Amino acid sequence: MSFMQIIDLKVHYPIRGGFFNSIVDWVYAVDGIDMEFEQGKTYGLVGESGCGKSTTGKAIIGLEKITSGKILFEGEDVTKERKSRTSHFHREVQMIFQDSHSSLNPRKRIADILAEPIRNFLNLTPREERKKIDELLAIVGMPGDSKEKFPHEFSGGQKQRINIARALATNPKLIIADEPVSALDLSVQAQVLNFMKDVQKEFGLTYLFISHDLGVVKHMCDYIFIMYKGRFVECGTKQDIYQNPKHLYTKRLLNSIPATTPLGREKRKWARQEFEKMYEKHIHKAFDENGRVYDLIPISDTHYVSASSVKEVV
Ligand SMILES: Nc1ncnc2c1ncn2[C@@H]1O[C@H](COP(=O)(O)OP(=O)(O)OP(=O)(O)O)[C@@H](O)[C@H]1O
Repeated sequence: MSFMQIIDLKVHYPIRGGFFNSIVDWVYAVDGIDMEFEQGKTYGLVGESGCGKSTTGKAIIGLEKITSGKILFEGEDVTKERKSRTSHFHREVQMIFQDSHSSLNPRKRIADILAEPIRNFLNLTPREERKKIDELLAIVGMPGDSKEKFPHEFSGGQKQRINIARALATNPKLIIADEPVSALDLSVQAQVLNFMKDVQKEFGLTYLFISHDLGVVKHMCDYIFIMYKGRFVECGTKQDIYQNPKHLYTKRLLNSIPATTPLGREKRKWARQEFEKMYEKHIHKAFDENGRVYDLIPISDTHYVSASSVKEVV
């Protein structure tokens, strides 16, 4: 049973220009996506830079204005309510970002950073609040004396743990994690990812894991949305996506995972050849009003993109 649904979400940004600074065009950053979330699962949102992943996360949490669409949480329409920092929705849905450093106020001690969501959402006495802060630090594996320190006294991995502690303070159902480890060293990435999995098990959390890295997503996610130019071109379980990808764009993304072993390099070569064959098979010819021919590739039952834009990224 899903506890949250995203229905036909669109975020279009106006591009202004000209003498009167009027709207000259639109960026269709998110252009009609649907999602459902079940408790305890990890959902991956993958695609290349600029495809609309961060905008999706920020729109869900209320940091971006949405153009149209609905967000339902436990059956209630929270599309308007989600913008209020103190709403029930905000208690239940938290977000962590790639840049662990700038999301922590450098002038505040860790105790004050963690106290903020507690004061916003939980009605605790000062003694209960101190206990809660100690518990949160213990959950994320940070020493108790961390609370007296400032963010700059910690490493990148530790700062991301503190961000996770802050997100956990309100006992949320869903955490949206936007590239949570991409700014960290590889060895630290693995520690933080495994730690996120442990926390998930302990609290029955759901994650929406935003990443451009299909290797990381494979490690973390049960269900994956592949995004291209503001739309989902393919969605499926981890097995569907990694063992039986259907869409050309998914194949191309999988193909771009770095091949570090000779066997990996062979597989990659094979995948590239398969991609070329699929590409030729799926091409559609279209003509414009001047009779010029365009090659188009289907990205869904009703939408096409120009073949040259896909070939560019192969
Ligand atoms: N405030 C804005 N005004 C206009 N265009 C924007 C704005 N914010 C984002 N965009 C555009 O919307 C598109 C989607 O951006 P978004 O940041 O969501 O992509 P992304 O997939 O998260 O990329 P990255 O992985 O590089 O962060 C991009 O073309 C971006 O330039």
